[in-house]
Amino acid sequence: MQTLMCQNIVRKMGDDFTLGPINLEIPAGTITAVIGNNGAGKTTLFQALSGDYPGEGETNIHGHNIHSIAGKAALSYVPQTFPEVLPFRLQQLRDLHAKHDDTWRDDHFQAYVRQFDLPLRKRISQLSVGLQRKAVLALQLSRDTSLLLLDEPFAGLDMEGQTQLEKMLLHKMEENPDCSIVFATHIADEVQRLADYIAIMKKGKTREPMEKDILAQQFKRIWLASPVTGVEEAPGIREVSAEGAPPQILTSDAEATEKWLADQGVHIVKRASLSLHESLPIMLRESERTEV
Ligand SMILES: Nc1ncnc2c1ncn2[C@@H]1O[C@H](COP(=O)(O)OP(=O)(O)OP(=O)(O)O)[C@@H](O)[C@H]1O
Repeated sequence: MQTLMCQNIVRKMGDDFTLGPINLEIPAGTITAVIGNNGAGKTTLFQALSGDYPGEGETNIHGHNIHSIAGKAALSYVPQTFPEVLPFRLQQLRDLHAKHDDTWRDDHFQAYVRQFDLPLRKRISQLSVGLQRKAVLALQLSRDTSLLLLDEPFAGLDMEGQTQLEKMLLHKMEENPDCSIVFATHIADEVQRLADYIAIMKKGKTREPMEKDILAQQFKRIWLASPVTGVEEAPGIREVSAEGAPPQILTSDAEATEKWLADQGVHIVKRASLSLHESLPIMLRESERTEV
């Protein structure tokens, strides 16, 4: 079952940037991290998926169009900025949801308020940037929805807040196994700890999300018994370091590289998977050079 399906989403932003066409499917019960360099279009994508305004293409959540009442009720969206809530107090926003929002879980809200230590009676605009984000997260996470769309939810949170949010998101997934989370981030640790899938954005486009664990298996550092002529041309090679012994290569397609090495009769001394700290920047550099 797919939680989110979008087809042919296109948004033209000024003269210089066009998002899409985006075709994306997010399976139920998964967490997807959207990564991309500054200006790649993550925020624009999230705005489009949230149904900010009617535009080209179609977005459905559990089969409901995002512009329908059922579609909107199925989505929790935490944008990067939220000017519309700033004039209000958290208590006022809670009261509005409690009265008009069928998805509202007040027990969850009270727990989030306690954990994040949120003041209920101050205007949101008078809170620090990190507390403002915590307040909006508390409101949106308290809604029992099918899809959480979170644009850089960890940005500006203190360390304890980051850990708390991670636990809250995982708890939400446990509570509702059909729920899905799509979040934008620049933090490799969060991708490592939370994501099942990774979607890379480049210049307004994204490919089908890739399974994190499969990606992790593809990126390897391999130590060779001796230098190999022409190894730079082997499939998947990203770096060759002949200095020091034994020589090392770095590949983004370990299976193809190892097959090539085997065909050449090259002996592999050792191999190690790359951490996402190492592999994500390579993926982003690559996607800067190649079309996504
Ligand atoms: N209102 C707007 N008018 C014109 N161009 C815009 C507008 N909003 C965004 N853009 C352009 O759209 C592009 C994508 O911006 P976006 O904020 O979606 O990127 P991002 O991947 O979220 O970046 P970051 O990682 O810095 O948050 C940028 O080139 C930006 O200048």
